[in-house]
Amino acid sequence: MHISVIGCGYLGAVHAACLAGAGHEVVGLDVDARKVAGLQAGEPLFHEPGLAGLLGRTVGHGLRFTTDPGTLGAAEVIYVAVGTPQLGDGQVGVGQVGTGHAGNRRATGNPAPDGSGAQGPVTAGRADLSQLDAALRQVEAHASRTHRTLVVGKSTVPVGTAARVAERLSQSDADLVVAWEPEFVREGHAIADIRAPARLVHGLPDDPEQARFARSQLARCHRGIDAATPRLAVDYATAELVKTSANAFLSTKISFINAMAELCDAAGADVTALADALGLDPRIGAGFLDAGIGFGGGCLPKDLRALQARAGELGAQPVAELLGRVDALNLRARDRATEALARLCGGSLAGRRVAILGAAFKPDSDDLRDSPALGIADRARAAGARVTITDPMATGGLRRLRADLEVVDDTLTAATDADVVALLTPWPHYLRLDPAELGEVVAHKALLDGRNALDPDEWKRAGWRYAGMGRR
Ligand SMILES: NC(=O)C1=CN([C@@H]2O[C@H](COP(=O)(O)OP(=O)(O)OC[C@H]3O[C@@H](n4cnc5c(N)ncnc54)[C@H](O)[C@@H]3O)[C@@H](O)[C@H]2O)C=CC1
Ligand SMILES: O=C(O)[C@H]1O[C@H](OP(=O)(O)OP(=O)(O)OC[C@H]2O[C@@H](n3ccc(=O)[nH]c3=O)[C@H](O)[C@@H]2O)[C@H](O)[C@@H](O)[C@@H]1O
Repeated sequence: MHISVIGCGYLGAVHAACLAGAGHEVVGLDVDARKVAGLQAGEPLFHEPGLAGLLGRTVGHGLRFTTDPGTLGAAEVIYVAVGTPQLGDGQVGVGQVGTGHAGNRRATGNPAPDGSGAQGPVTAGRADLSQLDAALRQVEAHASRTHRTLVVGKSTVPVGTAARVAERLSQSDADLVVAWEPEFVREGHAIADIRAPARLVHGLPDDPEQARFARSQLARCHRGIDAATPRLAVDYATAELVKTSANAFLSTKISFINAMAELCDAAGADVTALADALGLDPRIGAGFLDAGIGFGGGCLPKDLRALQARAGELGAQPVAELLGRVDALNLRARDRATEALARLCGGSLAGRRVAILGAAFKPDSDDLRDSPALGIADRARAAGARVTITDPMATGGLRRLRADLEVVDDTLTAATDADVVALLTPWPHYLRLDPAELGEVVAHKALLDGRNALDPDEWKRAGWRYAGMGRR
């Protein structure tokens, strides 16, 4: 099957490689020529375990990457996996991809930036759909004029977007059918998650004939996936909401356990034991109950804020408030960690040296987007500390993005003369640190275990002052 994937970032590149691995003829399209050259050379510009090997086996054998949108004409299916980051102030949201619908514009009372006089939303937190808009322009210009093409949205979008995309593409002179297939992969596990998903959710058109076409094309795309995988056929809006509510639920679970960690700190209890006990109740489940410095990355925070904004636009204010509390609790974990650092330094971070181990938002990733570790680094610096930071995988990106930070290559250099060491991303490498060896180079043996990942007794026995997050 001939498939194009528009947008070859963390999601699209892995998706394209997995489709090619399953035997399809795949073209990955991106506007970033450096990214395309790296992928075509089998050397992705980001770290995802197994991706380089998979590219080595598939590039030139069914897979290629390009910046040429003219390649879209050959595709039977076009996946759209472009970014949908959080809008900055003063930009537009959902209305960007539409055909003039005023629905969400009424919500804010701000003028539309297209000069149309319509009312447009101008609030941070919404999804920025400008990449999606550009991708749709490419589809409109280059999709086949001789055969019908299925356009499948993979990007995470505010509810209502898919219907607008379908309405817009129905006005094209190409024969285009739209489906939305939200993606649930985790960075660091992307290949396994794509090959063996827990479920496939297909947002299909209302028109039965178009829906049949979409289902049969999607079934062909997924020929490598276990036939027993649950496949849920729903309408566009439900599919969009399954994705954003899944991420919101995971975020809520993390913020809940971090709220309990704060209570544990106040009451002298231990949140790790509490989470173990909660997790044994099958109705609760053990996943996503690791308390610490909270969630970050390119998805959970921005998806939570986009859903909050959308709930507000749709008039569901209590829902927006709930999601806002989850976000606030998440950011509060960063504040609490910074306060813990200050306590370990005797009450103030002014003039203190802080060594941060881990910059990526989680292990097995070099993704720095909305990283809690960087949030804490910035808070500590604002409180007067001198911060040195290291990470096994993310130092290259960190130096490029944050020239203001003191970035070093290894743990011992970071920790030399430190008044306090903070473990903020639980890379396996850090979990094996020797407290005695680290104790030789620091100025003071004080440790913040921001992910509750170390054995407190081992560190205390080696003479360290240990603080976790909600942990005795
Ligand atoms: N990162 C992940 O693991 C997951 C991401 N998602 C969603 O997938 C979408 C993509 O996420 P990421 O891959 O993390 O973003 P990303 O920012 O890493 O990748 C987006 C890519 O799209 C490219 N692009 C932008 N406009 C384009 C255009 N007009 N034509 C061709 N390429 C274009 C960019 O250059 C970039 O390489 C987002 O909506 C995200 O929420 C969903 C599940 C998992
Ligand atoms: O939409 C997305 O892009 C993806 O977002 C998350 O995946 P990901 O961002 O790769 O990372 P997670 O493993 O979910 O971790 C997110 C953040 O939560 C933190 N976390 C996770 C679990 C936990 O118990 N506690 C906790 O603080 C992690 O350290 C990390 O900062 C979801 O897990 C995926 O299902 C989803 O597809």
